[in-house]
Amino acid sequence: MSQLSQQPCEACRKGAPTVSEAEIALFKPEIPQWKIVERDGIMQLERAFTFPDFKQALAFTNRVGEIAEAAGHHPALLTEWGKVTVTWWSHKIRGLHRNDFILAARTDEVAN
Ligand SMILES: C[C@H](O)[C@H](O)[C@H]1CNC2=NC(N)=NC(=O)C2=N1
Repeated sequence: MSQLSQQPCEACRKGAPTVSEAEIALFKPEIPQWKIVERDGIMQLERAFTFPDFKQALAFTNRVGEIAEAAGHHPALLTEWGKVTVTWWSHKIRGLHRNDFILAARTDEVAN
């Protein structure tokens, strides 16, 4: 399979299936620093990134915003001094879609 981050995001539509266990087993090794959490019954991908200060945390936040806008798929972002917590899930299907794994991989690429 070509690198996860290079995979195309598909338009996430209501009723689309959440990722299967087999897909999770395929995708998750490409984003090893991310954890799968469940909140209010919704499976989510989450990773905390650390930075030397708030300015660099905010710059990263904006880079993630750019990739989200480009994909039409958006994370939850908690930006603090020296830390940004990024959480991906698909609101329409109240769970994890292939897009969320793709965008987590793209998030790693902009965390220089
Ligand atoms: C209308 C708009 O394209 C949709 O609401 C998009 C926006 N970004 C989104 N982002 C995420 N994470 N899940 C969605 O279901 C979603 N839907």
